[in-house]
Amino acid sequence: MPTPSRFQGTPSRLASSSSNVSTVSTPRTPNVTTPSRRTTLSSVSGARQQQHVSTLTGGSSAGKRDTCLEEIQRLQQKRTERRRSMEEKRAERAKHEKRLQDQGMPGDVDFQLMIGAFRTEYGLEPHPHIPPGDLKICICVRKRPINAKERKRKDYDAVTCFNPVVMVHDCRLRVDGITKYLDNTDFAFDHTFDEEDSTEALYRYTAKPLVPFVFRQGRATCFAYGQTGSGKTFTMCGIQQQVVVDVFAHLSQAHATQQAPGGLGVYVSYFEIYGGRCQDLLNHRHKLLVREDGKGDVVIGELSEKEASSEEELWRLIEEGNRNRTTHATEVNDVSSRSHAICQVLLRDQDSGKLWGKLSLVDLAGSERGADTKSHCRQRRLESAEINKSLLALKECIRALDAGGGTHVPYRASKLTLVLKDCFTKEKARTVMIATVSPNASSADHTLNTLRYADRVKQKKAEDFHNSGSGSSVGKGLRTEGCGEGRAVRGTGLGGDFEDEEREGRGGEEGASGDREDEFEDEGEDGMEGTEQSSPETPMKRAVLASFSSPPATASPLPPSSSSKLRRTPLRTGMGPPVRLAPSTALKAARGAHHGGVEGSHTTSHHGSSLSSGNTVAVAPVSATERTPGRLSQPHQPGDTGRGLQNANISSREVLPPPGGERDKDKAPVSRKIPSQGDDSSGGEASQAEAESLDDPDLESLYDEEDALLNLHMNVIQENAELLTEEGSLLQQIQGDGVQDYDLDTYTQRLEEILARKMDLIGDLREKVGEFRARLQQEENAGRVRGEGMEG
Ligand SMILES: Nc1ncnc2c1ncn2[C@@H]1O[C@H](COP(=O)(O)OP(=O)(O)OP(=O)(O)O)[C@@H](O)[C@H]1O
Repeated sequence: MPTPSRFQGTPSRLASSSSNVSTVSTPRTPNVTTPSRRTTLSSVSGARQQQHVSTLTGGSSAGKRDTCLEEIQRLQQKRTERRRSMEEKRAERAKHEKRLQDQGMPGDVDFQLMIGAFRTEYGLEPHPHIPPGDLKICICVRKRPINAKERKRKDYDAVTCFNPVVMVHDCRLRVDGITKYLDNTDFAFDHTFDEEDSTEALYRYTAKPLVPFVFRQGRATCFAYGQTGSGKTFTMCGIQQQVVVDVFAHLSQAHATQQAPGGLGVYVSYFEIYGGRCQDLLNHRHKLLVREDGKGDVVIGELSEKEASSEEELWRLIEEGNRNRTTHATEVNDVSSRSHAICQVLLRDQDSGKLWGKLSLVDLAGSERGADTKSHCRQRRLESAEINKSLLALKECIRALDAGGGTHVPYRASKLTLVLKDCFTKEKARTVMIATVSPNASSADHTLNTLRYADRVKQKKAEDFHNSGSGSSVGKGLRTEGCGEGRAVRGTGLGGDFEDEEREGRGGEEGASGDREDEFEDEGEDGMEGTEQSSPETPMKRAVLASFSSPPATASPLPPSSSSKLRRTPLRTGMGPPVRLAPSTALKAARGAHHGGVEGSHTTSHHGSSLSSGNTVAVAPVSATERTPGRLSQPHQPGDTGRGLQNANISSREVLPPPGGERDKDKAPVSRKIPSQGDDSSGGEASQAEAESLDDPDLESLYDEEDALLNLHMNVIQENAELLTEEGSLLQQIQGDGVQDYDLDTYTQRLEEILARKMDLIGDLREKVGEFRARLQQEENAGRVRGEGMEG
C-alpha cells in the first residue's frame, strides 16, 4: 500500500533537525536578574580590569598597552550589548506575558512559549483521519479543552495532539530550581483527537464500525479510560447518542435483509460497578451477582434488560442509566463518576431470544492518585482505592494479554476485568479504547500514565495484526521485533515513573533513569544546548526507520508501540531563540504508523462464537408511555436530567422470553431462564452449581463486616430501646402515681441486670467498631499501595 502523500517528506524534514535545545528568556536567571548578584559580579569584574590596566601601564610598551585597552573596550562593549539584548528579551517576555494573559492563558509564560515554539517549529499539524477499517482493537486518544477553572488557577495547555500522535510536554524545573525544561513524551495511536475535534468525528473514526459489526453477530466493546475529569463521561455520552441513531438505522436494514430468522430486537441493560458491588442502573440499583459459569462465560445474575423499539426509547433508557450512576464531587471534577458504568446494547432474535450481537459501552471511573484524595472523607478514599484497584487489575490483564504465550490473565482480580473479559478474549470481538486526557500541565503525570496504559493495548493490537496473517513480511518482522520495542517502551515508562517518584520524594534512590538524568544534567550544564538523547536503537526502531527509507511495502506495518521519550531536552531558561529540536523516533514512526496502522492492522477474524449457558432474570411487566417522535437531545452535560425525549414512547420489557418460547408482553413478572449475553446460539442454562463466585475475597469480607457492624448497631439500638422501656416501667412501679407498696430488692436486682446487659451490648458494639476501624485502615493502606501501583 503506497504511503499516503501527507506523510512523505515529514520524516526527512524532521530528521534534518538535529539540535534539541530550546532556550527561553527568563528574568529569573541569577546572573542577569538578581540586582545584588549583578552588582557583585560587575564590581568584581571592574576591580579586575583596573588591576590589569595598572599593571600594563606600569611596565609595558605603548603598543601592548593599546592592544590591552582595545581588549578592555571590546569586553565592555560586549557586556553592554549583552545587557541590551537581555533588556530586549525581558521586554519581549513581558509582551508575550501580556499577550498570553489577554488570550486568557495566564499560566507560566516561559513554558507556554517553549511549547508554542515547539509546535511552530515542527508545524505539528494534525493529519486527516483515515476511515476505520476492520480493526480488531482500535486505540485513540482524546484531549479535552482546558476549562475556566484550570485557567483561573493559571494552569496551561501542555498536550499537543496532531493525529495520530499525542505529545505530553512535561514542564519541569531542574534541581537548581531555576532552569526550566520540557520533558516531551510522544505516543502514536490509531487516532488522536484534540480539543477542536467533535465527538461526532471521534465516533465516526472509532466506534461507528462497531454497530454494523454487532449486526454481523459480533461482540463489540468501547471503553473510555482516563483521569478523573478528563472527559470520559462527556465522550461516552456523545457516543451513546450516535450509537442509538446508528443502531436503529442498521436495524431497518437488518430487517430489510432479514439477517435474523425472526427479526432482531434491540434491548439495553445498564449496570455499574461501584465500590466492588455490581448494581443494576435500570432496576433501582438492584445488587447483582457476577459469576462465571463452568464454561468460562460471564453471567450477571438478575440483570434486567429492557426492550427499546425506537431511538427515543433507547436513548431514554440510556439516559435513565446515566442519571442513576453514582457520582460525587472530587478535587478535579464536581460531578465525578465514581463507578464503572457498563451500558450494553443487545440485539436478540425476536423468535428465539438468542443473543445476536452485543455492544458494550464502558465508562470507567476516573482514576485518582493518593495525593488527589487526601482531602476526601474515608469513604471517598476507600472508593478511590477500590477504583484504582480495579483499574490496576485491568492493567495487569492487558499486560498479561500483551505478553501472550499462555501468560496467566488475572481476570478474576476484579469484577471490572471480569466484565471486560470479552474485549480481549472472544474471537469475534472488537474493542475500541478511548483514552481521554486533560490538557493541563499540572496533569502531565496522569496524562502520561493514561497514555502508557493505552499504549499497552496498542502493543496487543500489533500482535493481532501479525496473527491475522494479513500483514506483509515487513509487518511480521516488525511484530516480532516489536516485543523488543515493547520492552524498550516499558523501560521508558519506568523511567518516567522513577522520575515521578523522585519528584514526589518517594523514590529516594535513583534507578536507571536517575543515571540518565545525571547524564542529561551534565549536558545541560556544559553547553546549555544539549544534543538529542537518543534512546537505544531497538530492533523495532530499526525496522520502523527502515520502513521510511525503503519504498512502501504492500501493507505498511503498524509499529507495535510508538511511545517514546521524544527527548530529554534541557531548555535552559536563559536568553536566546528556541533551537530546533530533533524529532523522536516515535514521531517519525507515527507518520508511517498511521497509514500503516490502519491498513496493516486490518483483521479478517470472523470466527464462530462459542456457546454459553443461560441465566435467570426477573421479568417485569411492560410499561407503556406516550410516544412522541423527536430528535435526540443535545450532548449530555453532567447534571442534566431528562433532556429531550421526555415524551418518548416507552414500551420496555425487562427480559426476554425463554429460548424458543412465545413472548407475552402482558404477563405478570416471573422468573425465567434466558440465554446469557455470551450465548449466541443456544439457550443452555448456566449451571449455578458450577458457577463460581468471583467476588474479591478481601473486599467482600470488608463489606460483610460492614453489614455485620450495621446489623449489630441496629440490634443494640433495638435492645437498648426495649431495656429503656423496661427501665421506665420499673421506675414507674416504684414511684408511679398512687404506688404505695413496692419491692425495692426486685427493683435493684432487675436494674442491675439491665445495666449489665447494656454494658455488654455497648462493650460488644465498641469492640466491633474498633475492629472495623482497624480493618478500614488496613484496606485504606492497601488501597494507597495499589494507588501507587496505578501510577506505575
Ligand atoms: N471534549 C470536550 N469538550 C468540551 N468539554 C469537555 C470535553 N470533555 C470533557 N469536557 C468537560 O469537562 C468536564 C469533565 O468531563 P467528564 O465529567 O466527562 O470527565 P470524566 O473523565 O468522566 O470524569 P470522572 O471520571 O470524574 O467522572 C465536564 O464539565 C465536561 O463537560
